[in-house]
Amino acid sequence: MERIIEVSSLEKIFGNQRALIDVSFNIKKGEIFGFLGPSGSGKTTTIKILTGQLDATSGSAEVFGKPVGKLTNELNRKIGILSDNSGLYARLSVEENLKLFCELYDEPYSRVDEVLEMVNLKEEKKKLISKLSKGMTQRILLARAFLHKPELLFLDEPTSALDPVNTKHIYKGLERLREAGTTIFLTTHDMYEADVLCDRVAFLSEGRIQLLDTPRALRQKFSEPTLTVETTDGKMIVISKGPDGAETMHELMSQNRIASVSSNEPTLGDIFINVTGRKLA
Ligand SMILES: Nc1ncnc2c1ncn2[C@@H]1O[C@H](COP(=O)(O)OP(=O)(O)OP(=O)(O)O)[C@@H](O)[C@H]1O
Repeated sequence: MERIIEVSSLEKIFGNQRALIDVSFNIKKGEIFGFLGPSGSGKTTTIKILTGQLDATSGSAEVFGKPVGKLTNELNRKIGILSDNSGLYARLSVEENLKLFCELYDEPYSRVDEVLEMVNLKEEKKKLISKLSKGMTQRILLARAFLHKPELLFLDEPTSALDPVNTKHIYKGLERLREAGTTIFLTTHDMYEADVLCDRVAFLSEGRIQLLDTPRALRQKFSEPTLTVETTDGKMIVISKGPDGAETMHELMSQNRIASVSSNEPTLGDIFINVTGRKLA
């Protein structure tokens, strides 16, 4: 499958601090790739290098098969970026701001309503940017990032300022972009978000990738070889998945004593702490 991003032995040093150390990964067309790590682990630095805003100290980073920094205008147009530096005109309305971007990217004005629907902000179309809440501004920035239907979208913590309802809207919007074949590079602290959205995730800690795989493979790899059974009299029994456990299960079932069974599968958050010894947030 076509590789959209290819990163090899990337290193970034700021003064005497190594922000990225030997970072390597690739992202295939149509993937949602999650870059997960606590504050200061190097997520934004990676996005900045991949979008040509920052030079790497060493290593290589290619986007659409070309070294970053050497992308043609045509390739740059295929990229959308959501980051925390706003660039919206505060004294213009939501609609006026997005229309300016339609003009810049040669998209019809009808695209404004389409993207506002995706971020659940159609009602706010006439509001001035200066009157929007932080979460609304975040959603407008997201709408702007995919207004020109980019093939590759960089999202730096897209839901960090959002409530659960609007977070869900964004997830739906991102699913639609995935269905349309958009490749998405997403950074987050939120393990649930990574689990529901991402095809593969990389765990970043102190500038290094510690693990990289599908959420499912990671959960399986770190899952306990046990089940927990709650009995009808309220006891919790931990049972091995082997032949001994089968015997215990058979006994409990024949006595009709099982109230519930749960697999002791870790969350991505548990795995992250296990591997890095650090919490995410
Ligand atoms: N321009 C800079 N000059 C010096 N150090 C920097 C610069 N930008 C980032 N750093 C340092 O590099 C490390 C990685 O920072 P980065 O912003 O990539 O982390 P992050 O994972 O995106 O964190 P957050 O989740 O808080 O945004 C941090 O220790 C940070 O202090």
